[in-house]
Amino acid sequence: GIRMSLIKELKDPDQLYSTLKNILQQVKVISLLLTCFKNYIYEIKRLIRNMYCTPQSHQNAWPFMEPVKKNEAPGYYQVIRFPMDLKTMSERLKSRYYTTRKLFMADMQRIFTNCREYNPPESEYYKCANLLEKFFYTKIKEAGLID
Ligand SMILES: COc1cccc2onc(N)c12
Repeated sequence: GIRMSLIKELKDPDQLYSTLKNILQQVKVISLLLTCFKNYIYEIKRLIRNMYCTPQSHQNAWPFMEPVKKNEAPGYYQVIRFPMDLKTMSERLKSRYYTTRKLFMADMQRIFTNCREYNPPESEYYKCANLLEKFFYTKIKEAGLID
């Protein structure tokens, strides 16, 4: 029926691979754009702060592109049991680890839930996670990979 035609069951491993590769690449682009925008806003705020010469706070980072570094997040690896990031996902994709869409979605979802677990709701990272998650599910639906 309509539902089955909506959910394109991707039987062919290569088709799944290229679909997932495409989605992961687009999520990475949005993640970078989000961070560029965040950095842009950060620079504007920094310039304003410097006008009032208050010291700037912490270094900005690409929140989801690479594993969280210990020095960026005190106690992160005590709190977060299963860290995940987009670079690790690219390595897993390349090694053909993602043989089903569920494996892929579980890792991507982990990035967002880890971020929301560790960071306060009003933090930049938390907000980025929500934005990126919305974008991700839009892409998954467009690809007919919905559950
Ligand atoms: C650079 O990313 C971070 C830096 C510091 C804390 C973090 O929580 N979740 C993150 N992605 C994160």
